[in-house]
Amino acid sequence: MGQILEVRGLTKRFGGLTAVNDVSFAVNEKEILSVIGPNGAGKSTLFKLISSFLKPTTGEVTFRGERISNQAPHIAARKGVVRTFQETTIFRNMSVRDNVIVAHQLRARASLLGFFMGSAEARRDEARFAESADEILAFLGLDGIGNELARNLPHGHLRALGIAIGLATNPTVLLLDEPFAGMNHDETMKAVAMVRKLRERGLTVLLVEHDMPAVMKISDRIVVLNFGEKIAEGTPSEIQNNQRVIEAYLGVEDEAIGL
Ligand SMILES: Nc1ncnc2c1ncn2[C@@H]1O[C@H](COP(=O)(O)OP(=O)(O)OP(=O)(O)O)[C@@H](O)[C@H]1O
Repeated sequence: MGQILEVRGLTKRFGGLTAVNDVSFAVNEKEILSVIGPNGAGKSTLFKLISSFLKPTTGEVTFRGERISNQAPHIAARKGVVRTFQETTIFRNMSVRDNVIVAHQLRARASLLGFFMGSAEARRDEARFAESADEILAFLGLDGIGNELARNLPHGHLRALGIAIGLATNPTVLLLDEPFAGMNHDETMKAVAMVRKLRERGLTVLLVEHDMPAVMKISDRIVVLNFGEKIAEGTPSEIQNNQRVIEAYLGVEDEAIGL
């Protein structure tokens, strides 16, 4: 398994505050890598840097050896590095299926205007997109709810729809921002299985997550941030036994590392 993504000496300052401080690590192809750390450790900022939603103060991110940092976010997305947001844009009055069809527009040849005006090319695109949307929904086990309005979905299904929308852009690396947040045990187990399937589909998955049992279950490797710095990197069992990690989490009861 070769390296697909590399984070090199990444630093982000907001005025006097250093949110991410000289962080480096590599992600291997088809790996599931989690970024963890106490509140305010810099995880979201790191994700925004990797997906180019923020420009680094110093350092760089490369995808297959090409720099994707310091460029517009759609450049990273077009290359295949796609972040699903906690608050991914979901059209609440549209069906699940239509949401996934519209999400394909990011890689559409016809313009969005053409899509709504019904140009010939847009109609061809629409047929392809509908087919792809159905495939994605079936893959994620969501085909039974394709016709539901997004606004009627329970929390777990809304999250899953966020992942379906991410898949519609045909990513190579998918960044999931707290995919298990607010889920009960059953929903989390379903979502864990879903993330594993993403890897079987050939994707590389990076996730930021607070749910430690889920992180330990799902990750090939874990990167730990504390006060913006990388304090550890390793397999789940290495991380659970790492003294610096244990100390960083001491006294943070609701984020217990699960020892
Ligand atoms: N746009 C910004 N402007 C100023 N400070 C910011 C900005 N974004 C983040 N920060 C600060 O950077 C630090 C890291 O924040 P970040 O959100 O990356 O941490 P986090 O690990 O994701 O936290 P949480 O687990 O609570 O979501 C925090 O001190 C935060 O207040």
